Amino acid sequence: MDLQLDRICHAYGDTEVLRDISLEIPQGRIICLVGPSGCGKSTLLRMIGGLERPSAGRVLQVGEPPKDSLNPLTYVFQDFALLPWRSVRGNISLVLEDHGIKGAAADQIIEDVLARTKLSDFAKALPKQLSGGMKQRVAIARALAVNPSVMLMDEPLSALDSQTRELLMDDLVALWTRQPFTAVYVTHNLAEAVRLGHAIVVLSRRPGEIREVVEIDKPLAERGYGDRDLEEVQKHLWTLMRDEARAADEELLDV
Ligand SMILES: Nc1ncnc2c1ncn2[C@@H]1O[C@H](COP(=O)(O)OP(=O)(O)OP(=O)(O)O)[C@@H](O)[C@H]1O
Repeated sequence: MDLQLDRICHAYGDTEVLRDISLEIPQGRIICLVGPSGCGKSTLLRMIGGLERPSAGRVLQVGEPPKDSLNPLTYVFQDFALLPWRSVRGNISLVLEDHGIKGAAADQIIEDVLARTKLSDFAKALPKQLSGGMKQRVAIARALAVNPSVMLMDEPLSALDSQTRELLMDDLVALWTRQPFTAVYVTHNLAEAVRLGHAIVVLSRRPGEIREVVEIDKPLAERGYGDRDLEEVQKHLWTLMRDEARAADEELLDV
């Protein structure tokens, strides 16, 4: 299933947040959203996920979600959102229980997503026993368990230290390479965007408008830490964003 954003505009009261956003989100691609603080990235993600309705414009689903998809649009949050009293397995089984999937059918899905996220040995652990990076892997496993058409990822790595972020980026690339998934990935971190994005959508400061969509052809598996080509793209992104980021920053200080 592809998604199409068709001229989305949004305002909260008198505050115009998003202006005329049209975008294609093709199946099997990771689309990163970057832009200055407060430009409307998370708002746009909520519109895509159907949690909020835009003031104008539409989010179109083109084609069918996978037949066994329990939740076509599934979020992965920055703060992991795990239940502390449930084990890794229990956190994943919860979303299946919500859909009445139990027993052998649930076990099969859980084993699969634990293996895909390299968590098989940690099924019985409680969240408090896990590092931040491991917790986020559990959250990703839980999202994969519902076989989403599109994962909506709101700064999923930003609560993690830089080394853990690197490791998780490698994990996400390996996960995508084995079995491509579709994601809209909001981040402040341009290094993350160039490492994971097939396309990077640069928004202006509020009201967020698309300034440029930067496509990166290099396969994800060939992108590494310190890659020269990616550094060039990152520089270009920063050039696009620098003045707007400064203006947005100063605007926030005035509030
Ligand atoms: N429910 C709401 N009611 C009123 N204003 C809101 C609401 N949600 C967001 N806003 C405002 O809309 C603007 C965009 O917010 P949003 O969180 O989407 O931006 P963002 O680009 O994700 O920001 P950041 O990069 O800082 O996370 C901000 O000015 C915010 O204060």
